[in-house]
Amino acid sequence: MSFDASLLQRLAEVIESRKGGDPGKSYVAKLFAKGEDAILKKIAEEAGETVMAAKDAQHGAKPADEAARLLTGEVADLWFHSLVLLAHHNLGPQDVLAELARREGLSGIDEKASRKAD
Ligand SMILES: N=c1c2ncn([C@@H]3O[C@H](COP(=O)(O)OP(=O)(O)OP(=O)(O)O)[C@@H](O)[C@H]3O)c2ncn1[C@@H]1O[C@H](COP(=O)(O)O)[C@@H](O)[C@H]1O
Repeated sequence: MSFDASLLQRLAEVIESRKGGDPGKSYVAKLFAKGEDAILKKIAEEAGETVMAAKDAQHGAKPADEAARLLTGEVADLWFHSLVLLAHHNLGPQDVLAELARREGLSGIDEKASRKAD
């Protein structure tokens, strides 16, 4: 299945444009106005909700398609709030994608072993 990676860039641009915006009109502007601790609180909350949604899926607490939809929604919340955090630090999805590209093909087992050899 293909997906539109440029959506992440477009979303990052919208998030960036909300800096200094009206907190009454924009959720992102409201988060920026509240400050970094509010952004971090949302990330912790969404990470916790992601774990709970995955546990529900694992235990068959809900029909499989419903559990998959809920888990997808929680991860979307987590990605979205992570983009807000990156923007707060003047970073964006291109920075994370560059780091993932740097790691592409490098086994996690080999990477860990190379750190132990230092
Ligand atoms: N992708 C999102 C997105 N995902 C989640 N959310 C919001 O994130 C909030 C947090 O979700 P919760 O489930 O914790 O709900 P909540 O209890 O209402 O949250 P809080 O009271 O804690 O703020 C909700 O208000 C969601 O609407 C988002 N808000 C905005 N976007 C994107 O950001 C763009 C800019 O949004 P605005 O700045 O609001 O114009 C939008 O066009 C969208 O593309």
